[in-house]
Amino acid sequence: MRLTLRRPDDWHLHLRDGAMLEGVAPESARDFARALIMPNLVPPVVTGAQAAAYRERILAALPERAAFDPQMTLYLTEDTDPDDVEQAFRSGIIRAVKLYPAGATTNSASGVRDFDKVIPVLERMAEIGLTLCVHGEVTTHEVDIFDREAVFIETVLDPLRCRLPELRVTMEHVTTKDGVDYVMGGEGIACTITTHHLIINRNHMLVGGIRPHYYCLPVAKREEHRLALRAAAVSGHPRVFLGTDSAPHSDDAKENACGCAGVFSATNTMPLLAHVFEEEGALDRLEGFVSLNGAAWYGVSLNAGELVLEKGDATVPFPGKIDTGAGPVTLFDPGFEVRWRVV
Ligand SMILES: NC(=O)N[C@@H](CC(=O)O)C(=O)O
Ligand SMILES: [Zn+2]
Ligand SMILES: [Zn+2]
Repeated sequence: MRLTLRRPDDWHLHLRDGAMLEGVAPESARDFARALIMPNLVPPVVTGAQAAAYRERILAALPERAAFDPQMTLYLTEDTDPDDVEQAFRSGIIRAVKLYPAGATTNSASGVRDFDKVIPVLERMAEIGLTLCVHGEVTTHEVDIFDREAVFIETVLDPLRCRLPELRVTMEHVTTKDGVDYVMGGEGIACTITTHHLIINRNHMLVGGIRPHYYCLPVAKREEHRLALRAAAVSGHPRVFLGTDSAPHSDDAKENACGCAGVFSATNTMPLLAHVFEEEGALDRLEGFVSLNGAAWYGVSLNAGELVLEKGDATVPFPGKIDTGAGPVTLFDPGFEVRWRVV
């Protein structure tokens, strides 16, 4: 069986920097035409000039003749200057601004503690039509980690959107039924869904031993949530699309008494999505999810090239890890045999 799609986009990707960037950038460039590049480097990408310089480092890390167009983001801090943001947007350097609640996830220490402090930037963004991408989890100690997304929607996101109804928001890597319901029932808001959250629930991570390579944030939830994400992904809803959140960490940082959050899925995402959409009887909706909906939301043209997926009789072998100058990185293991491959 063959499936021909417009070349897809990954609307949420971590490429890191230095030796890790060199190791992982070709993995995304192989299948994807564009990706929205997350700014949570250490130190983070906070100014337009830094985003432009980071983009050059990404381009330099790509294989020759790779056609891959990194869409840059800025990391929102309490000191972000609205004029710098506007200029970066108007000059085409950035596609979005990313909000990390301080302490919510990997490299989020410079994120936002007091939301009132970023209102002037958000007002400017609403005015000029620049999208805010959100890591949607509260960081309050009292709130259980499995509830942090739902509580964020109720106590932070919804009030913020009532205050700034014109602000375009992308809820990144939604992991709950609450998240997809909120997005699909609203206006002016979109969401990305990762590959791994369509495949694993919290049991995969915790039953029979703790599996650090399934640990990511927001953490995988109950099965009912995974099913709601699947239903949303295959629904054809125009404001629901792929953001892999492929987030490489070296194995020694993952297999650690305090392991880092992040799943690396750039290499095998497209075959896995074909598998999932086939299981859901929705192969005809895959192109919308990976190639059309995100481009429409961000107002960019559709990619010109094609990606061909083929399903054979034999199991397709994927590497267990990829080697990078920053150490080996374990590839997401879906836990089932895959027969789809990119031709
Ligand atoms: N998703 C993750 O678990 N980790 C991401 C950060 C993020 O997207 O929250 C990372 O940068 O490693
Ligand atoms: Zn995140
Ligand atoms: Zn991420």
